[in-house]
Amino acid sequence: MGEEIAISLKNVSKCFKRYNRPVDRLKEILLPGKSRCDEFWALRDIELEIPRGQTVGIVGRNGSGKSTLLQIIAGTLTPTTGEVQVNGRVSALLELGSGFNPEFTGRQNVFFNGRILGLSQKEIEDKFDEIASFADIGDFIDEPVKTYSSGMFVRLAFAVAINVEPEILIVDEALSVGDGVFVHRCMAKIKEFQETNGTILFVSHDLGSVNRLCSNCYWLSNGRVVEQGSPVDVSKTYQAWMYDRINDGIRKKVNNSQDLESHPKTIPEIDLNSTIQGDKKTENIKKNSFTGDNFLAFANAKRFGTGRCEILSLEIQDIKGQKNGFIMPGETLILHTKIISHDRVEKPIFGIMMFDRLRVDIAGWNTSQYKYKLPAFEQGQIINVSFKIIWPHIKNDTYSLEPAIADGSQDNNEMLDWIQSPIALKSGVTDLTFGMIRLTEIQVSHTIDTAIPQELLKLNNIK
Ligand SMILES: Nc1ncnc2c1ncn2[C@@H]1O[C@H](COP(=O)(O)OP(=O)(O)OP(=O)(O)O)[C@@H](O)[C@H]1O
Repeated sequence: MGEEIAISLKNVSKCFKRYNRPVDRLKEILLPGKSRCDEFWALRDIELEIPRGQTVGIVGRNGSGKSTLLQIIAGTLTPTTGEVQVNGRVSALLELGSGFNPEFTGRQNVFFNGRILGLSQKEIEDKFDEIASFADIGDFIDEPVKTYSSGMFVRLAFAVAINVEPEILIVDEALSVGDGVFVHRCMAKIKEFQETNGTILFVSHDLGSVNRLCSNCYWLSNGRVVEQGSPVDVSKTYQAWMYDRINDGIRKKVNNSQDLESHPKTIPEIDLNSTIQGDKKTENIKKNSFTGDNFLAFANAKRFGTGRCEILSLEIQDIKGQKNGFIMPGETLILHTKIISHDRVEKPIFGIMMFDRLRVDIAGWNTSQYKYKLPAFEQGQIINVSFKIIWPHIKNDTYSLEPAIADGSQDNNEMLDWIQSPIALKSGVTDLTFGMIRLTEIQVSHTIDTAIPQELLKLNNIK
């Protein structure tokens, strides 16, 4: 394996034995020869190569095999088949508690873990204060860890993991139990680690964090890698897939009461050239899952939903009605959308999500959220929905706007059509902006104390 490759997995699979009753396990030991278990393949044929210095995200639903994969890389599980090579000291923040002995105190566990990770007693002693101060759990450091809350546990576990000079850091979902302040401190540490060319494997259900942190991303489903690539691309496909799963559930429910296929598939004649921005002249024509026909517009864009409605256009106009792809903070923006309904839609909700270039969601707004009740759509109708917004004082960059139409309530809805990144908007800048947004309404004041308390004077040696 080349020096620059930190982790390499070739054809790795993991099979767990599952026993229906605990006694079956015992019988199998006592009476060898007959298998009394079911085999369950948690991982299948995993090929993975991570160059040193990369931060790689792993996404996937519960039970898709993420933790099994991380444990194999961390060396706490052995694969059933395949080859694993890890080049560098691994420090893993896996699921809560792993690696800690519950009967030991926090202090004892720091030493215990440090030794396991290859540090000498002296090295751990030198680092102990830093670890304890990062964990910030006060006197609990000398209590058995079985008395810790999950938050305290993860504080100590992360403090150890990041301070033992790892070359490869594995972070599982565990961080999510930390409080906001702690998670921010962890993220700052992770960034520092990235700057020192550390390699990170990061598992999270939060696609925004994966996009922000990672340079590459793997999506696991049923123990297999189903997609690998830039986090932005993988998260788009993953999001579409998740909605498809939700919609599948809805379809099944609907199918119990009526047959979707029997719905009429009339698509009225419309003039697509007047306002439509979607490119319909494409070789790569996609089918609408509801009508089975070609999408009328945006055929090139990734989209998902049941297809009972289709978004035909999204047009950005300035206050003078001019089409515009550039906007200055504070300017008024009108977003016109045209939707065609292929079916009756009882409770339509239309909304737009705004993402930055890393596909971190910046803002989202929809009709239901702002108490705007759209009437039920009838089959064959063309519906125009417009939002008029004031563009925020946000750092100058390019933002994508993604329109979506759903049927139902805010919490429980069927996604009918969501188009990913059909339109990008360049935002200019009016003044200095630190961070993501610039505050517009701000008042500054100050006073000067003339009488300074004696204690303060003494403390600061002021005569
Ligand atoms: N020791 C085990 N014995 C039997 N089955 C196991 C064992 N460990 C994990 N599994 C099974 O393997 C599959 C993958 O589990 P894993 O914990 O890796 O998934 P995951 O993607 O990390 O899930 P989550 O997001 O819920 O943490 C699951 O179906 C799980 O039930």
